[in-house]
Amino acid sequence: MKNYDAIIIGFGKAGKTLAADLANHGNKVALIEQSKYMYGGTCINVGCLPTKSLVNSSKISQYKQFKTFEQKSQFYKEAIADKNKLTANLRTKNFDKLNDHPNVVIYTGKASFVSSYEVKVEMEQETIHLFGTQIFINTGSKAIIPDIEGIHDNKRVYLSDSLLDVTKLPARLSIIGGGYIGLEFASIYANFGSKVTVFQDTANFLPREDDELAAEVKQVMMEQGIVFKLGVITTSLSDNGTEAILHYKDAQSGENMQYPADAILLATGRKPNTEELNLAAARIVTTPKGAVKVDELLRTNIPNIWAMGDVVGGLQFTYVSLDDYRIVREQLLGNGERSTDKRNIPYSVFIDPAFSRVGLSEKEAKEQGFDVKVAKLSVAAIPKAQVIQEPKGMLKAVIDGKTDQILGVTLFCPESYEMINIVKIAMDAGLPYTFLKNQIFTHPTFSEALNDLFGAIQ
Ligand SMILES: Cc1cc2nc3c(=O)[nH]c(=O)nc-3n(C[C@H](O)[C@H](O)[C@H](O)COP(=O)(O)OP(=O)(O)OC[C@H]3O[C@@H](n4cnc5c(N)ncnc54)[C@H](O)[C@@H]3O)c2cc1C
Ligand SMILES: NC(=O)c1ccc[n+]([C@@H]2O[C@H](COP(=O)([O-])OP(=O)(O)OC[C@H]3O[C@@H](n4cnc5c(N)ncnc54)[C@H](O)[C@@H]3O)[C@@H](O)[C@H]2O)c1
Repeated sequence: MKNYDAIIIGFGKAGKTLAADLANHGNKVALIEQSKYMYGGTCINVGCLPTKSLVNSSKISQYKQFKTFEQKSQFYKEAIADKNKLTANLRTKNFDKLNDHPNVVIYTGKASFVSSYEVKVEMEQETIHLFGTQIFINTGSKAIIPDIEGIHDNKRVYLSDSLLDVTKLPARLSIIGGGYIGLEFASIYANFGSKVTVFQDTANFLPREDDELAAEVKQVMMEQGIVFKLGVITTSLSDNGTEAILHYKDAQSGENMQYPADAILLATGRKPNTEELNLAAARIVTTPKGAVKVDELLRTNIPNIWAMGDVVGGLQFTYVSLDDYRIVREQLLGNGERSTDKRNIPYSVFIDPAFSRVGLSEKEAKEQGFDVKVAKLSVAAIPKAQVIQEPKGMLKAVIDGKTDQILGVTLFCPESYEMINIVKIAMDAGLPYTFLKNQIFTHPTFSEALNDLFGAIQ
């Protein structure tokens, strides 16, 4: 059996960053990744970066104003090739960076626990056992497959990763699930030229978001040509040889209907990747949803084992996984003061325009008893929006009426994914909203709209 100071299971954001750091500090590190197509993890291979490459290409496709579906389809095919080139480069870079490190050994195989210090790795040619003084779980998450008749073995049904490999643009794409993945793919494929329909189980659109902003997003996406079927239950999926058929029922009226498509994307959420880890062998406790249970320092119930990233069942973002690495790193190599307590986590959904939020919505702030002041700004009022001819969307800020602190901001406008980080920093620094209201920003930019948004607070 081979001995290591640290075994890291999963080549995700936290795992690879920790592997390099521990190795740089003289530790012998084993990094285990189950697939040679996943070096670097979800983000660079099948998540954030490939999808954002397609967000960019689909926008270019729009600008090109192709006349025929064949032209759109050809452009899409090239975009998929560009995306594949990008991910292949990133994968190689990620692999080489750690593989070239004298203190790191990468094992390509499926890991599972034998005990709290021993891990089995099932590789292509052999199965080996590793001993680790410390073990870190970073196995990410995987798509939830809903229990719908006909969902398995249907060649026109895809998950987000398998759809990213399809080189033929589907003329009609149906998406089950109107969350982050559902909406990003809807926007991407609509911009490429597919006829997109989203089937969402809840009657509310974006139920976790501010009602006004959710309505604005829906309106803009509908103007993009996307059809929404809300409050519907998908009862079964079938394939008549030339197309897929989605059979669904209106939850309220009970009326049964069917809808044809060339491809169906399942985007109904993701769950922690723990099923194959044999956590019981190490006596690691999980949550009722199957996540590895951790405390605010990301420690499991077993003293030498930590877990980071999607596998702990929190918010599923690459930058959360990165911050999880920082928390663990601080315990091992720093002063141990960093924790998951009071993390203020912003997010962006890369639809067109992007939707970004940090902090509380108006409804949440009121529910928490704040005496709120609210300001809104139409994107059409922003000079830069007129310059680039993209005047759709809305900005909204929620302020604590007693202290002038920013409680939350939602931005639905181009470049909101950059602006939201400015607001997050102001919030973390405890700055009053007047700081952004009176801040000098360059012109013409979307950031300067923060002057006007906060200036509208009465
Ligand atoms: C389509 C899509 C788009 C997304 N877009 C964004 C975005 O724009 N911005 C953002 O911040 N987040 C985005 N996310 C979420 C983000 O990708 C994840 O939150 C993040 O990648 C999780 O990283 P992680 O460190 O937890 O693990 P991962 O990067 O998921 O890595 C886990 C690794 O563990 C491996 N593994 C699993 N089980 C085993 C085992 N038993 N043995 C060995 N290896 C194993 C897996 O193969 C995988 O490579 C997106 C996700 C998806 C699916
Ligand atoms: N830009 C980003 O940061 C980004 C982009 C994509 C994904 N992600 C991450 O990936 C995670 C997973 O994304 P996701 O969209 O799969 O999950 P999600 O939880 O965001 O959305 C799933 C949606 O599917 C709906 N749903 C569930 N079962 C259904 C059914 N049977 N029929 C119809 N609708 C159903 C849910 O009501 C929900 O709206 C996100 O939570 C996010 O953290 C992030």
